[in-house]
Amino acid sequence: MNPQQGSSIEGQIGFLGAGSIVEAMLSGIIKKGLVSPRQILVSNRNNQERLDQLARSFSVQVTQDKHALVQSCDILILAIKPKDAAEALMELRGAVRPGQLVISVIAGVATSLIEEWLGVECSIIRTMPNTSSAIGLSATGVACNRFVSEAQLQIATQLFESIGTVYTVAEEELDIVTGLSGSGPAYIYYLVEAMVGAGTKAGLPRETARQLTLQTLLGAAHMLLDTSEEPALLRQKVTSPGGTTQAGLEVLEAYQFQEAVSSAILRATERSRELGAQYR
Ligand SMILES: NC(=O)C1=CN([C@@H]2O[C@H](COP(=O)(O)OP(=O)(O)OC[C@H]3O[C@@H](n4cnc5c(N)ncnc54)[C@H](O)[C@@H]3O)[C@@H](O)[C@H]2O)C=CC1
Ligand SMILES: O=C(O)[C@@H]1CCC=N1
Repeated sequence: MNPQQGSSIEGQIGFLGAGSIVEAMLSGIIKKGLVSPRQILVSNRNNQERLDQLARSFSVQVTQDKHALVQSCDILILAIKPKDAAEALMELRGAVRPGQLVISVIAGVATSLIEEWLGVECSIIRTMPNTSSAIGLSATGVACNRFVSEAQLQIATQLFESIGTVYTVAEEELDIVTGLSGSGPAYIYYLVEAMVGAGTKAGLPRETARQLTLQTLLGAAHMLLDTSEEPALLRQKVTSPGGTTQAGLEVLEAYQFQEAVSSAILRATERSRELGAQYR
């Protein structure tokens, strides 16, 4: 394994799980050329058709043999649902070697629990990317257990930097990262659905409403990033006294928009904690 910044990552990477987040990650990692498809082996519960589809799309290796996957890889990425984690990892009890690096993207499940299920003291980095990994724009939180070396953290950082930005946080904070940026794309898509729907209902052709909404979203994101101005200030600049924006914002306020968004993120954070406790 080569931890040098900017260089490619050496060694084999095994993905346990072949769902939507793995597809997003594969697409980002391979596009960036950080890892060659030949270095990647993917497994799932028992869906060969899905594995064949990933092999065709990304030229990665696939296998139904989970023990072979664990044996052959230097980095094992756990990408199964929280409800499947106990059974899947206990099946692999004793298979993980102490020198291997385990990276988990499983929501809510603590590194201490993963260690307990795998039955070995090993380096585990718990992470929370999001599906924008597919286009290199994930916001990923990472937290390490006590065995992770500086070099291993560097490798994981390099891996996730190839699909977006990376923030190292305390493990307890990962549930918040999950509620905020792990689930976050879905909140934005929900907003977009509502905006396009409203534009269409008001009389615009659907495609025009869609294009206007997406460009507005893109422009607002760039304004926030490029000007570094506070969102409240940028909002004020749009809002002419007695104008259209004020009228629109008053309706959002009447529906307690900010409270709704805040409660959603706090509930998702709580759900992440519940998932960790529920399936232990
Ligand atoms: N979808 C998302 O936006 C994100 C998901 N995550 C986390 O990633 C994990 C996977 O999520 P998705 O990809 O959305 O789920 P998914 O349902 O699309 O995929 C789950 C995969 O796990 C496999 N699996 C189940 N049991 C298995 C076993 N015993 N051995 C091997 N593979 C097994 C399934 O066959 C499937 O390929 C979850 O823990 C989720 O919390 C993390 C960040 C974002
Ligand atoms: O909904 C979920 O549980 C996963 C974790 C963050 C995004 N998707």
